[in-house]
Amino acid sequence: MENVVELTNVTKTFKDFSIKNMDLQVKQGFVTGFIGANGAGKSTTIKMIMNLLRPDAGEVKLFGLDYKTHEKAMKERIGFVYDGNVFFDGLNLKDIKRIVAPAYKQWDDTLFYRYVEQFELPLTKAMKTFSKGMQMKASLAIALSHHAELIIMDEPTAGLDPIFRRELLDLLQELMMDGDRTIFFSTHITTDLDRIADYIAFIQSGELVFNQSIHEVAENYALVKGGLELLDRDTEKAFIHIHRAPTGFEALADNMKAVKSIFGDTVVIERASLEDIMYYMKGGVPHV
Ligand SMILES: Nc1ncnc2c1ncn2[C@@H]1O[C@H](COP(=O)(O)OP(=O)(O)OP(=O)(O)O)[C@@H](O)[C@H]1O
Repeated sequence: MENVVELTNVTKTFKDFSIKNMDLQVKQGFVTGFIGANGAGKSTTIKMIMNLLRPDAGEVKLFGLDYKTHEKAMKERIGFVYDGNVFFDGLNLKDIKRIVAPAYKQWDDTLFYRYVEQFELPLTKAMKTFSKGMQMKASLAIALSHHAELIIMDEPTAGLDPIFRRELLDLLQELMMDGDRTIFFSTHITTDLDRIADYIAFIQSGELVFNQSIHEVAENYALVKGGLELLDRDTEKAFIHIHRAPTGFEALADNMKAVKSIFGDTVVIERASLEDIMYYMKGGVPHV
């Protein structure tokens, strides 16, 4: 299976934060959701994938190509959607289109106007007056109008109302019908991922905890509840995090089979949701 994005040993250090030796692969033809708490390093990673930020060390490759020698060809193949008003003050969508379109060999005016109509976007209104949702739609219309093979989105659903969020997810699903396309997007809203993601990449404190198919996550991760008497130095090793209360423990495990063989039916085992996983790992990546 081909990887469209390949980060190898990528390191980036800021004063109080660093991405450490990150290896990340994004598979072609699938939707990968990139999750992690506030400040985990999602935007920093995406900026490095987009060459908006240079890693201190390591390698970033897209479509097997390197930004040093193929930046223009690579950017042609990416549709990038980001949060916030990135459009120049006073310009309307028509002006923006006129500026952006010539940059792409595969720009498709018909497609652009179709999305403008579908998203009900005004063409001649200053974009600084657009609501957050409208700005996101405008950014998306532009990103989708040059037949990008790889769509990268930083928090596309943040701040959107539930109706447009759903419409956006439906649209992304529609885009995936076209076999080879790849979508990589960061989000806090883990329920978005149940609907469309094939893979989940989870980052915590600058480290990639896992990058697994949504089925693997569902099969492997479990919430386990039981009496405190079941915990000892050996059995505790089955868990990533344990929360103890006077009435018993609740713990997160990443190997449901192992838990079943250790504890049998003395504990209650439930599938862990992505939110459970993020919650229990919030203290950092445990190294057990
Ligand atoms: N240019 C910078 N200089 C210094 N620190 C930075 C810079 N950019 C990001 N950081 C720090 O890196 C950490 C990770 O930030 P990043 O924006 O990548 O997180 P995130 O996972 O996208 O968070 P959120 O979900 O809140 O958007 C934060 O602690 C942030 O303050």
